[in-house]
Amino acid sequence: MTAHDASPPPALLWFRHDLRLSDHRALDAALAGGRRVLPVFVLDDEAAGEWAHGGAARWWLKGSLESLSRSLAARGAPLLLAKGRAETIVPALAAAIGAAEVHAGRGYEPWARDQSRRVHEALQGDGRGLVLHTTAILREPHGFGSGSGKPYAVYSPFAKTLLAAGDPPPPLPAPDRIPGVEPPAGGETLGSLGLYPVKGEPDWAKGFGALWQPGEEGAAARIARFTARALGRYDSDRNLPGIEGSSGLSPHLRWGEVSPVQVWHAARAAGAAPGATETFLKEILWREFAYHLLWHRPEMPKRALRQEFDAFPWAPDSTLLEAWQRGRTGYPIVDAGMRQLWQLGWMHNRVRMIAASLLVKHLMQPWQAGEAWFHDTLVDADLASNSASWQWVAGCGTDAAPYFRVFNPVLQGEKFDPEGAYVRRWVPELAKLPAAYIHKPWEAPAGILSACGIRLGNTYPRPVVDHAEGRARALAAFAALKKPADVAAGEDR
Ligand SMILES: Cc1cc2nc3c(=O)[nH]c(=O)nc-3n(C[C@H](O)[C@H](O)[C@H](O)COP(=O)(O)OP(=O)(O)OC[C@H]3O[C@@H](n4cnc5c(N)ncnc54)[C@H](O)[C@@H]3O)c2cc1C
Repeated sequence: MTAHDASPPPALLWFRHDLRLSDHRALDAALAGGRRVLPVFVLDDEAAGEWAHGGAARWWLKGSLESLSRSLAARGAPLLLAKGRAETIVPALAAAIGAAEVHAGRGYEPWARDQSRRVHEALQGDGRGLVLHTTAILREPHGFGSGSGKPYAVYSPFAKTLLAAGDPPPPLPAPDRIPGVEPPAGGETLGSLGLYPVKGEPDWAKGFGALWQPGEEGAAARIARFTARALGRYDSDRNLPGIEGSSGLSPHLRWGEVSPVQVWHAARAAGAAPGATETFLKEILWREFAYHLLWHRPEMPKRALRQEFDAFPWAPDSTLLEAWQRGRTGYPIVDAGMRQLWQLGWMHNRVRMIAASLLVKHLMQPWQAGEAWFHDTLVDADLASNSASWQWVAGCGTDAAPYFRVFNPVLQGEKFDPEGAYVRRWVPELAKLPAAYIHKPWEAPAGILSACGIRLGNTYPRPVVDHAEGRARALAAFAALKKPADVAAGEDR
C-alpha cells in the first residue's frame, strides 16, 4: 500500500450561511485527520421558494462569495460554485470526489431544514453521511428550554440563562492551509450565478459599496472599528440614527462572515465599560432568540404567533404601502429610514421600529407586507430576525411590544434625532428647516417653509395620515381583539 492509498477519503464542505474560514466548526471537522476538502457553495433558489434571497442580499452574497473564493484559493482549496437543487448537486459532487462525509452548518429556516433533510436522505442512499455543525448561532435551539423544558417564548429568561452560562468557548482560528481536491468540471462562475446585476434592472446598489465591504476581512475591519470607537458608548449612542453608534455587523453576521462567538469574544476583549458590553451582548442574544423562536415556531414568517391576531382587520392598500416603501409618508424620520434602506440596504434599528410601527399601526398594513419589503431590500435580511422583529412591532409575537403602544413618529424623531441630522441627510428637501420643525414640517410657518424652498404636498408630502387619527383607528381595531382595559392603558411615546 502506498502512502497515497493510506490517506483518508476527502470530505466535502458545503458552505451555506457561514461564508468564512475562522471559527468554522464544519471546516474544522472536514479537515480532521488530514483530509483533503472540496469546498462548495450551492445557490438553491428553488429550495428557498418565496424566501429566496432578495435583491440587496444577492448583491451582498456576490461580494461575500468573491472574498471567500479568494481566501480559499490562497489556502489551496478553490471554492466550487453551483446552482440548482442541493440534494442533487451535493451528493453528485461527493460521489465524484469519493467523499465519505459532507460537513455543513445547520440551517434554521423551515426551508433550510427541509433542504438538510433531503440532502441527508440523498447522501444516505449512497452510503455517505451529512454531518451538521453549529456555525451560525451560539446555542442550538433543539433541546434547549426553560425550567419546564418548554422552548422559551419570552426574551428575558432566555437571555438571562445564556448570560449565566458564561462566555462561549473561544473561537477557532482559520486554518493556514486547506489541502484541496481537484474539483470536478462544470462549476458556475460568480457571473453565471446571476446574483447581481440583474439583466434589464438599473444599478440600484451603486451606493452600497461606499459603506459595505462584504466578506470576512470586511467583517473583521468592522469589528475593529466598532470596538475601538463606539462600543464604550453603545448604551446611549445605539439609539441615535444620526451617528455611528451601533456596530453595523448585521449583514456580516447574517452571512456568517463572522460568528456570534467571535463577536462575543471581541466585545469582551475590547475592555469597554461592563454595562456597555453587556447591553451589546444582549443585542446578540436578541438575534439568538429570533433563531430559537423560528426553530420552535416555524410558522413565524407567515403567521402571527398570537393567534387572536389572525382576526385583525388589516386594511391592505397599495398606495399607502408604496408611499411607505418610497419614503413619502410625510413623517420625516420614517421617510429618512426608508430612503436610507433603499440607498444603503440597511436601516438603523430605532428607525426600523418607528417605520414598522407606522406601517402596521397608523397605516394598518399587514406586517407581512413590511416583512417582504425588508426581505427584498436589506443586505442583512434574515428570516429569523426579520419575522421576529415584525411580529414584535406588530404586537403579535410571543414577547411583543404591546399593540397599544403606538410610537409617535414626531416625538420619536425629536427624542432620537434632536437636531435632525439624520433627516437632513436622507431627506435633503427638508435639510434647511430649523430643528424645531424638522420632524413636523406641517407646523412650520409659511414664511419659514418658503424660505427653505419647501412646498408641502409638492416638494415634500403632507402626512399620509394624521398621527392622532391613525393611532385612534389602530387602537379601535385592536379593541375588537382585546379587552377595553388593555387599550385604555395605552400611552403615547
Ligand atoms: C422591523 C424590523 C426588522 C428587522 N429585520 C432584521 C433583519 O432582517 N436582519 C437583522 O439582522 N436584523 C433585523 N432587525 C434587527 C435590528 O434592527 C438589526 O439587527 C440592527 O439594526 C443591525 O444593526 P447593527 O448591526 O448596527 O446592530 P447592533 O446594535 O450593533 O447589534 C449587534 C447585532 O445584534 C443583532 N441584533 C441587534 N438588534 C437585534 C434585534 N432586535 N433582533 C435580532 N437581532 C438583533 C444583530 O445581529 C446586530 O448586528 C430588524 C428590526 C426591526 C425592528
